[in-house]
Amino acid sequence: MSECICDIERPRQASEKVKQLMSVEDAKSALADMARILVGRQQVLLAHCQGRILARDLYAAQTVPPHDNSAMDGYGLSLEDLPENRVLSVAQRVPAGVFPAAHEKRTAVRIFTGAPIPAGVDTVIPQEQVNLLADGRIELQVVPKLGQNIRRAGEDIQAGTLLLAAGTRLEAAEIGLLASQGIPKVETFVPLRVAVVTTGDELAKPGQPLGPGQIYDINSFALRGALERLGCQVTQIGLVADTLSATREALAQAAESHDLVITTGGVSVGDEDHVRAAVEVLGSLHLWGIAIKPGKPFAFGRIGQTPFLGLPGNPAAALVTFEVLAADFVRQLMGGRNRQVQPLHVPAGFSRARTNPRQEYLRVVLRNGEGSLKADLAGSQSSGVLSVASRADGYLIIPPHQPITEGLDYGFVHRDQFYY
Ligand SMILES: Nc1nc2c(c(=O)[nH]1)N[C@H]1C(S)=C(S)[C@@H](COP(=O)(O)OP(=O)(O)OC[C@H]3O[C@@H](n4cnc5c(N)ncnc54)[C@H](O)[C@@H]3O)O[C@H]1N2
Ligand code: MOO
Repeated sequence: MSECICDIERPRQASEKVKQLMSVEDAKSALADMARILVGRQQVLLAHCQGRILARDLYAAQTVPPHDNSAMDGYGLSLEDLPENRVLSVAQRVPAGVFPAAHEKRTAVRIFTGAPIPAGVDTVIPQEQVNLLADGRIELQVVPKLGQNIRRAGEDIQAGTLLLAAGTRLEAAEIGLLASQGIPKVETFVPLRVAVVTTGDELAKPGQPLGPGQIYDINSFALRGALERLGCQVTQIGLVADTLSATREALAQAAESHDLVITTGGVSVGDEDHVRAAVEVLGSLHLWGIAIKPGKPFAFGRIGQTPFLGLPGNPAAALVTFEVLAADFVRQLMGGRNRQVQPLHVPAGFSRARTNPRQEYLRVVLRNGEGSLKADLAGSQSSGVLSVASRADGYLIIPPHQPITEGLDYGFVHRDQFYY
């Protein structure tokens, strides 16, 4: 569980090795080049479409709001008819959900939030700015501004315009937009079936006692959470023994019944690491070894025709590589967009002279410092330490060979950016 510090202790040897590693940007483009939609389409009820990806462009059939309506509970009037003394009689009452009669000149209309504006009314005054007189008339405390508190027809959505584009992930606001159109169902992509295959003789399942030298399987659960957040349907397969035959068998089976196979562990250079060898026998390995810290042994290929992603075993490395490299790829396989997550401008809150030949994704917390946000280290950056990743707000992205100077902006990505 120690941090991968080999390139710090032996810089010359490490940088020779790093030359063979692919840059994070090249790895992202290689994955994007391979990405194809692998799933079918299906109609889903609005009540069940949270997290689904829209399968076709949707144009608005309805104008929203369909009519001018009041933004306040109050009184509607025609401003040019307002007498000097600002006193008006109230001619009609218009609650939401009725069609009002035309407005009578030199009167007011009692009106409520959301109610249609009667023809001839051009201004609404909130009831708090009105005195109710004993004879039932109203007296305006102030002269309102022309047009105030009227929400115009179509100010939200114009019929015929693009409501949502294919590839959009449906969440609260998007589902609300669909509902505004009165649509009961929507065409979405079928969730991607993902097998998460966990290798490692040292791993135990939750609910079982730990044997000597064992630890609990973290990654298949953490990755299940991440994949489900992206809208995938996940099967956990494992725990697979650290042998070539067991690994081959598990991968072959997983690839047959899933759209994507993701492994964790067993992808590095040790005698007990069989994932790469198994993939080479069953299909092809397209890339292995990325200049990313943590997560150097990330691998990508195919098992038969099924895409395969190999994530490192160290839990923080598995999570970082999933988010930075895999999430966009996974989203594209199920019809979503390549979001190409853009870093935000948040200066570092600390300095560090030490550099690294790999691009680092430092787990950081945001702090409000001197009027602007700063990013501080969340704790140990060991790729085995997950508690720090859990506490972190996101990653500070340090390019290869760069020292860190407090106050400089290297780029910060919030963890949520990978999932929307
Ligand atoms: N000689 C070298 N050794 C290592 C290198 C290297 O370049 N040369 N790279 C190191 C780096 S960096 C990483 S990252 C790890 C990745 O190794 P693997 O992907 O093969 O993963 P394992 O060796 O199987 O496990 C590493 C670590 O993670 C724990 N682990 C594995 N699976 C899980 C799980 N599902 N839940 C919780 N923890 C898990 C495992 O017990 C190990 O501690 O390799 C370095 N070694
Ligand atoms: O321990 Mo490693 O740093 O995840 O590539």
